[in-house]
Amino acid sequence: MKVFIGYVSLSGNTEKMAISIKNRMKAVGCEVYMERLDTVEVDALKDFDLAFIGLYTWNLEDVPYEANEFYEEIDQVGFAGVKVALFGAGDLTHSKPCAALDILSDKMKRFGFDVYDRVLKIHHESSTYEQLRKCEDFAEHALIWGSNRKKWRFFMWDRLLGSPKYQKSVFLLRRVLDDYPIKCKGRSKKRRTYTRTSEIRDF
Ligand SMILES: Cc1cc2nc3c(=O)[nH]c(=O)nc-3n(C[C@H](O)[C@H](O)[C@H](O)COP(=O)(O)O)c2cc1C
Repeated sequence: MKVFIGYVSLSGNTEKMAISIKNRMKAVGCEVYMERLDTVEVDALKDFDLAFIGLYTWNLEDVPYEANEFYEEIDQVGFAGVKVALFGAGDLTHSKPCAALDILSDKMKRFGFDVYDRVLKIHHESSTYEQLRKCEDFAEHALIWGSNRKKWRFFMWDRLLGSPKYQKSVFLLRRVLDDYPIKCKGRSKKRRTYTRTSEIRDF
């Protein structure tokens, strides 16, 4: 399963959420690519089985300025079936908490993206155990949704990957079964080439 995580964060809360999601996705054997959203072209999301997009909110009416270009690029057709899950930090006491996520979600849905109906909004600080657990839980459920995997199958892989004895073979077997290429192929020259996060090779 090839997962992309794109995010923007000013004071680091959304970034911590992104890292927590990344760690969880890697722990269950996904191939994970993480980038700041200001360097990402929307079209690149088509190369992934599931994309997590994270935004902070500083303005009720707008997405963060670093995500402007990404947001503006959502103006083409052909995103049908591209699966996206949204998360971000904000002020949950606000009249419209984490409004940027709702704005992005609306536009993505209009242009055919398949947006996970659960959006993860965390109140400011995202480094407590409980908050990080929420991120991991969200990531797991989004993955089950995105991969159309049965829950029991997901947990079976998870248990096996948790066992040092089987970790490497289960990881490789899953790659073969899922038939995912090790490297990102067929990208145009114009686009960035995504490198795998280094930890993924740590076997
Ligand atoms: C000037 C300012 C304006 C903000 N406006 C909003 C807002 O409109 N809605 C909201 O939910 N949170 C708002 N917040 C709270 C931030 O979204 C929150 O601090 C969040 O954790 C920032 O995420 P980051 O650490 O990833 O940058 C605002 C914070 C500041 C400092």
